[in-house]
Amino acid sequence: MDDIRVKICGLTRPEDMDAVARAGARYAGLVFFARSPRCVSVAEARALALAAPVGLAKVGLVVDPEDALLDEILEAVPLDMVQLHGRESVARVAEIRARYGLPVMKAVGVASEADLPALLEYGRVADQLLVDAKAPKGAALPGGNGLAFDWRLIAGRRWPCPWMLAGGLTPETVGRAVAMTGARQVDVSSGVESAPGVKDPERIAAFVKAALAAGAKARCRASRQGARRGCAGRGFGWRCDGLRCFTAGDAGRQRCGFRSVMRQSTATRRRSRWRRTGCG
Ligand SMILES: O=C(O)c1ccccc1N[C@@H]1O[C@H](COP(=O)(O)O)[C@@H](O)[C@H]1O
Repeated sequence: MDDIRVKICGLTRPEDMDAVARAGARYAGLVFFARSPRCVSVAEARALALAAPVGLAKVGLVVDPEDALLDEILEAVPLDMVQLHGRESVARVAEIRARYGLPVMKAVGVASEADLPALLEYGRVADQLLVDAKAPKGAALPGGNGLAFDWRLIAGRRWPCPWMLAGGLTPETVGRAVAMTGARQVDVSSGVESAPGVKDPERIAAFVKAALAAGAKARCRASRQGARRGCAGRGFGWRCDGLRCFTAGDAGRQRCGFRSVMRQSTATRRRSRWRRTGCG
């Protein structure tokens, strides 16, 4: 199981990119949506993307984009992923993915059980899902509203592709959100700002630190469960070879197979190793 991956969305200034890289986030989001206080022009986005260090994936957030807008953005800005945050249909998601050859993350708003089937449908065509709070009726923005949803709705659920948890996360709440949902990736925008559209480097650092700590705790808990079983194990959405744990979404679309069952003596040795590391 890898470290938890953090996406900080809505960067507007070069110092934001520095703060995100310094904190150890894995994704930096650039918003191309005129109504957003975090909107950047194509030229600004290009400068920001070129300043990103290797290993920090640049994600372009668009809302119901026409091809012309995507053409303009992708010709100028070296993005690693496109985030679709509007009402794009399943077919449109597949079309954009095929046309541009970039990984596509589809945001799906969740407010109740009724919203969950869409995650399965989009999960069959997208490279990643962004499980976000559904924007209230009449909201100016389809996301980035600082609103959380009831995390119990998705506790223990898994979809056909890797996914990211979003919606109203903050440095103070991300640990609980990870523990409750089992998310291995988290995304935040307004929760790390000092004012709408103004990122706060200290909150960014605090958010990444809290997310990584929660991820490490979850990893230890899962590994201990596997070791306690005395053999390699597998549950809904996870498997453990007694040493490391994997969720179904890890390593891109790779599906983890069930490894051979360990002999009891090996399991016992590994159990004591977990105790020695004192994790959890
Ligand atoms: O951030 C925005 O301005 C935005 C605009 C339009 C669509 C989505 C937007 N943001 C995305 O929403 C999630 C959740 O935001 P928040 O943490 O609740 O403020 C954010 O991570 C962005 O991916």
